[in-house]
Amino acid sequence: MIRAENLTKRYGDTTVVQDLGFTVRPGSVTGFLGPNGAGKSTTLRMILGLDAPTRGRATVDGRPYAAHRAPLTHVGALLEARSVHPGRSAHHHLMALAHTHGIPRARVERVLALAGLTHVAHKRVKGFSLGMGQRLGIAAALLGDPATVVLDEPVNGLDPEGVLWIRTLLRNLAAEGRTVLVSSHLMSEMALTADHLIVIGRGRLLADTTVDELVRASGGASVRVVTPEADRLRTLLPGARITAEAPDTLLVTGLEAPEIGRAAAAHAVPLHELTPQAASLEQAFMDLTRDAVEYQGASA
Ligand SMILES: Nc1ncnc2c1ncn2[C@@H]1O[C@H](COP(=O)(O)OP(=O)(O)OP(=O)(O)O)[C@@H](O)[C@H]1O
Repeated sequence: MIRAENLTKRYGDTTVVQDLGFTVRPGSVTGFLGPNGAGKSTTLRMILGLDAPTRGRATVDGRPYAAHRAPLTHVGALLEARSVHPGRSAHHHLMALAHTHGIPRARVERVLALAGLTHVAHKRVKGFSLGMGQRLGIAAALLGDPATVVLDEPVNGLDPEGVLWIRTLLRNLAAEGRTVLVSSHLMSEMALTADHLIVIGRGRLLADTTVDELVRASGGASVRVVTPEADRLRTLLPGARITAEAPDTLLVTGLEAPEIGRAAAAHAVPLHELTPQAASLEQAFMDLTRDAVEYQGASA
């Protein structure tokens, strides 16, 4: 479990992280979301003992990261800046890490396989693509078989197959009972990966919630309906919020697609399209962080 209490970081006169308080629990994937510059990386660095908080504290399983005797076996981390000697192979890099942290050699083969790097394990890292480098970073994070995994923007630079791989991996890690905290500035990606969301903007906590709750709080998901009898369909959906995108196209909020479909079928209203709108979640995120983003733009 990761806990932040009144976590605050100042650089000179600028407060980058302010009084953050949250708990990241085991057994689920927690998405750490915020627009660029919100303070995500700074917060993760404080959790990992790489930056000292100005005030407050961050603990992993009740202790600051640095107080763990063998941190790599407690917490695995992938940060944006990677430092792998380019002349080394993936195998060599992981072996060196395992050796200096008292981790059994068998784990090296295991994490290479897990990251899909077995076939390139003996190639020099300098020939690696961005995606392969990212996979190596994740292999290193998992080397100590840690109960807590912290990943900063792990899907950055990955192709669709890599993105899918990360998504599945994170879910599996959580299903094994681990604590998984993953940062992103992409709501759409987090919606597919995370169960829980911690959203920050300008260093402050904006939401500590689930994906479902966030959608509900923002007025609910909407459904796009195309029908040649739009006016008649409107009268069949009492209680829903309906806006017209075009004479034959309605955006319905407050009802699920099956309910709309049933109402239309019961009154023989033909439907040409009935599509739940994933974009509403993106909208919820933008509504939540709008002030934070505007501030960033203005200050820039
Ligand atoms: N060492 C530092 N000295 C001064 N300011 C810093 C330092 N590190 C970060 N900042 C500032 O703190 C703010 C938050 O940065 P941080 O990297 O934590 O944000 P982020 O949410 O991870 O952003 P991104 O999504 O762009 O990576 C930024 O305005 C950044 O310029």
